[in-house]
Amino acid sequence: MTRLDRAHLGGLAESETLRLPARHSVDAAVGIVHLGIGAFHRAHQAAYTEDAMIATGDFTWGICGATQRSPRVREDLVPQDGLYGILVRSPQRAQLRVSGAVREVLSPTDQADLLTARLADPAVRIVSLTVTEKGYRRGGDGTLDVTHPDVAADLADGSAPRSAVGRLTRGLQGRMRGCGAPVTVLCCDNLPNNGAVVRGLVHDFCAALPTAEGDELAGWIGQHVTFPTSMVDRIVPATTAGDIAEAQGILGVQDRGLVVTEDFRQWVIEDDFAAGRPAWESAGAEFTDDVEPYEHMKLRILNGSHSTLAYLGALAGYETIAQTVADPRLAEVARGLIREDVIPTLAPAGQTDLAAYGDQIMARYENPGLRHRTIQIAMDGSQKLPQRLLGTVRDRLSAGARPTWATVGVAAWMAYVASERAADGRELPLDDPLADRLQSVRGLTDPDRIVTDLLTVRDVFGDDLPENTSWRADLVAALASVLPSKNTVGKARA
Ligand SMILES: NC(=O)c1ccc[n+]([C@@H]2O[C@H](COP(=O)([O-])OP(=O)(O)OC[C@H]3O[C@@H](n4cnc5c(N)ncnc54)[C@H](O)[C@@H]3O)[C@@H](O)[C@H]2O)c1
Ligand SMILES: O=P(O)(O)OC[C@@H](O)[C@@H](O)[C@H](O)[C@H](O)CO
Repeated sequence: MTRLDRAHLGGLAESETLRLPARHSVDAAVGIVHLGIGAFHRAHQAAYTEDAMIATGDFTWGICGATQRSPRVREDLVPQDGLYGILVRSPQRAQLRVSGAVREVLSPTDQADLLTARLADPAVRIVSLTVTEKGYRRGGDGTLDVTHPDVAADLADGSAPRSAVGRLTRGLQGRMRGCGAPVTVLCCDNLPNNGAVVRGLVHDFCAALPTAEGDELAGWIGQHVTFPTSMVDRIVPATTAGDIAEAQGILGVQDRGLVVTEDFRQWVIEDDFAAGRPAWESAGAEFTDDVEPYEHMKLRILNGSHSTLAYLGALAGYETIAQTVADPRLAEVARGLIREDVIPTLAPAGQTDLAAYGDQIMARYENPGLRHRTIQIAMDGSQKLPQRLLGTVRDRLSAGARPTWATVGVAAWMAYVASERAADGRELPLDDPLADRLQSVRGLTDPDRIVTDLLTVRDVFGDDLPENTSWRADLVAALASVLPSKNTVGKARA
């Protein structure tokens, strides 16, 4: 099968449905290393970066993407000279844009030296990350889990790091010993205060090194590395074979690096860069001194409702979020959560009209072209619940309110964890780093027992929520209403 590559670009013509990369972006010099080159980075930061390079004519911000666990993205993109399509599906139409921003792809499991060299290259001025919530290897208290085998191995031997924080920190160490030039670490994962979180984890790594080595590295990082926080938003479901076939119809060649997304995108970034940055504002990114209100807004309104819909939808047998919000009872849960529980907890985020922002998100979910699978979003719930739903629960309880809808969201996660099958009999996979711990409730149908057991997972619920007896009672009642065996909310398709 003929693949997309530079040789084929010349034979393609731009049209209403096809946009090609600017001549210069495919020759851009590498200025950014990205750890975790998954679908989201390719559809979001890489697109902003290419637009900024084109707008300013500064083609020194090409991207070197590093895979993390599997070499698949390298195998997909290297034969394509780093080119890949971004298939933007709005409710009205689909448009394919071929991106040239990714100039190099490394697979650090077998190219550790090349990644180390890139991270030490003075031309590289930004190291960005999207390694998923669990990829940071945080323990229950939020600090680096230095007992995790990958982290422990990276602390013992820096030559071929295996963990994301190990790769980053050992890379900074190589830079300190080499060019010594300043650099910015930019986290683009869905974590609150993500810049400070990554800075803290890097410092935890340094603190676990032998004292002299760790102190020297931490001191250098303190002076030469910044960790701005950023809020990122663009819905990017996993690409399917059907998507690749559709893009092939437009391109005439196969694109195994294809990503699919919506036309909405947002990026709010703290302007704290140690060694310059692309003019991302020319591509629509917003810079601000205080990203936190935007992060809370996005994580609680979008991600909180997304996870709630994912669990309720999967339990009811819906495959996608678009199908889930087409069920008026489930859409009402998401709307209630946004309006009645989340918005009262939020501080103003610039000029954003929070109610309109929530309505816009509900409209984005309805986009039938996105086909975002409920079980993809349901994955790793133990890592997502605290920032997506439990912050809302805590803030409402502190205000003396009853977080009815957010409690349904938490109950929906519990029902998903406990249920081996959806209402229509389809299997519900439990894909979670705490799966071994969560297994104990698998197959249970008694809401009280499930709540009792899952509330003991302190990494998720802390010490405060399990002690709150009235919230616990509401949670048991909510769980009784969403369990597939007993449900009233999730029974929409029965
Ligand atoms: N997809 C979206 O809609 C979206 C939107 C906003 C933000 N994000 C953020 O981007 C992240 C990645 O999303 P994606 O769509 O690119 O997913 P993806 O599955 O396409 O890519 C995930 C990346 O994370 C790496 N990774 C996974 N587990 C890891 C681990 N344990 N240690 C180190 N690396 C690990 C993978 O190797 C891969 O490079 C999300 O978790 C989220 O924080 C995604
Ligand atoms: O990518 P995850 O697994 O962290 O979360 C799944 C979705 O909720 C998330 O990716 C949203 O699509 C995204 O945050 C929208 O900007």
